[in-house]
Amino acid sequence: MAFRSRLQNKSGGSSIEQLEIEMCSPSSSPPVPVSPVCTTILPRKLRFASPSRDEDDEGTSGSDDSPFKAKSENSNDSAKTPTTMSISPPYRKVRALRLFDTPATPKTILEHCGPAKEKSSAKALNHLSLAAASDITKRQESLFLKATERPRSLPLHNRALDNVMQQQTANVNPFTPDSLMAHNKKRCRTQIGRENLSNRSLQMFLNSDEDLNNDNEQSTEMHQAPKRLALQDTNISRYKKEFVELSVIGIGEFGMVYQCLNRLDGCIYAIKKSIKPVAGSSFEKQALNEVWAHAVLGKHDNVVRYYSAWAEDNHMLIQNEYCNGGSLQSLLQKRCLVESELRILLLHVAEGLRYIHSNDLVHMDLKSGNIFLTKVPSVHKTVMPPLTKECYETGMDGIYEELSNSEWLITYKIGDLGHVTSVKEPCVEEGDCRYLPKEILEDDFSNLFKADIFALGLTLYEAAGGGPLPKNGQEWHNLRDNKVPDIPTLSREFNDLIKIMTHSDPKKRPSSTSIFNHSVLNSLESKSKAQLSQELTIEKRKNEILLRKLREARKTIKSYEQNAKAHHSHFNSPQKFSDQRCLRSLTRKKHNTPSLNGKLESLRDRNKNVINNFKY
Ligand SMILES: Nc1ncnc2c1ncn2[C@@H]1O[C@H](COP(=O)(O)OP(=O)(O)OP(=O)(O)O)[C@@H](O)[C@H]1O
Ligand SMILES: [Mg+2]
Repeated sequence: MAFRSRLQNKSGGSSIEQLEIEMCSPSSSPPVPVSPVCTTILPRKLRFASPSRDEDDEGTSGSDDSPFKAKSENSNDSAKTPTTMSISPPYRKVRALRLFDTPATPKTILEHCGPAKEKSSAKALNHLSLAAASDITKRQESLFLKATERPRSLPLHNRALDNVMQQQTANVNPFTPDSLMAHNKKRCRTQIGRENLSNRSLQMFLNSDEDLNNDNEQSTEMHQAPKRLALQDTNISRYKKEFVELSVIGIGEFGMVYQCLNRLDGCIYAIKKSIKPVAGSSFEKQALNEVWAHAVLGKHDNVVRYYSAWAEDNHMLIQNEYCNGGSLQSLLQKRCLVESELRILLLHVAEGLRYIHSNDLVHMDLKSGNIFLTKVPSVHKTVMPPLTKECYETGMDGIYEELSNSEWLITYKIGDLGHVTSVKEPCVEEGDCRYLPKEILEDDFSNLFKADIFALGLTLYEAAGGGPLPKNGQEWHNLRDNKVPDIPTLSREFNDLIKIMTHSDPKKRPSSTSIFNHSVLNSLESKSKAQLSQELTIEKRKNEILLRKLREARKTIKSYEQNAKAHHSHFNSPQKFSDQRCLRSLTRKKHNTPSLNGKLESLRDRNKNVINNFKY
């Protein structure tokens, strides 16, 4: 759509069809009175789309190469035979099309996108049918190849026709449920062929699919995925335009991660930029893989959320949710987790894994470096008044601090989806060997779900204090041969859970669903979310009441103290002694003074109790 919108911007909002008509008219045609829109476009057409200009650009004059000729042929592709078409090899057009910013290019593109094609392509897009768009591309491609003397295969980054149809081309994400279903159906179809259509129920299943009703060759082609859209084809400078870079928050094997502020929405994001240019390299597929996985999986609380991705200078950039707590690995460098924290970690990561696995996908690189934390202040913290001088004077700053610290809600999220693969068609890129089970290193991919469970087991072991994990050696083998040492600070049941999760036999390991039945998680899991949030609300209310009481008590103490001071100064004033009324009141006050002190004492005691209540 980039080219289209460029035209629309220049035209100040006129319709694309109008522009096409203007731009596609032969340069020799007399200038006609046109709207200001057309006048801005016509000079481009007259200057750059003339055959002479093409000649200059290409360094050849071959009339067969005339873009006008090609245009007239292509615009009537359904009516005319290809005999009058250019017989030049495709590379000329490839070059012409790749010069996206040269004035000749728009014309060339428009030639291939005549009104008829535009209409049909738009229709395809309106119906959100990638397959249809791909079909159009294919038909154009075959037409183009017919017109050439020697058809050549176009390399991935020099695909003139794909560029021509760039507006209508998009990658097919292999991880979406639709793609997985299509894959299944394809398999079913093949099986039916082999089984000689004997399975009636399967036939009925296929017949129920309207797309597969039409059993002709065309429909088969329609379902073939288009070629992968290369990163180079989507280079858009965007990082500097849309974001303010705040800091570098991490460096991994594959990418540098920056904390960035979006200029428009004012929110902070983590933008991961590939360290090396990936377009056209062997890492391109891996980079795209991460985007595909994020796009499908970024909608769960325990998976890092994905916002967008694009290519710039042949680098891949992925805009993700910024996790303000950093990675679990960086937390573990400071301290290990206690059992109550480990339970939360297990609960969250297992939830994330259950979600990933429910999509028939596996992470394949689960580790502390790829688990991120978000710390969100609960509602309470916002209600808490800021610490005043008084708080420090009265020694209550500690309590406030404690309360505010306990108000952070931590969520663990699975990130770095660069190794995600489908269990149905696994393409395993081995992750970090410290967390991989033996069977994966032996190329046994029959139980990929359980490889993630193994990695989670070792992550828990590391987080509990068993780390750093070995990369090789006897210790490495022990962790994979059912000899995981007990962590002394953990309960028996937690140690047992780690052992079963890291069992050498993948079948013995729990699944991301059955793990919730384990007693370690059972107590947490047996309570519904509603129940837990209700309990949380009750506890928050209790805290609120106690806080209010604490504040009231402080106020009362203060007012008594002020009264006491006033009385004291009154008592010491020599003037008052001369006054009879004063003497009378003094006698009364003298009587009251001990009881006032007593009251102050008892208030202090009560205050202490409130403070103790807070602590426990
Ligand atoms: N969403 C995020 N929020 C906060 N920090 C992040 C985020 N994503 C990544 N980081 C930081 O950047 C580091 C590297 O990120 P990431 O793991 O995605 O890169 P990588 O190159 O794929 O790493 P590797 O392949 O070595 O695991 C992380 O360890 C973390 O410190
Ligand atoms: Mg990582």
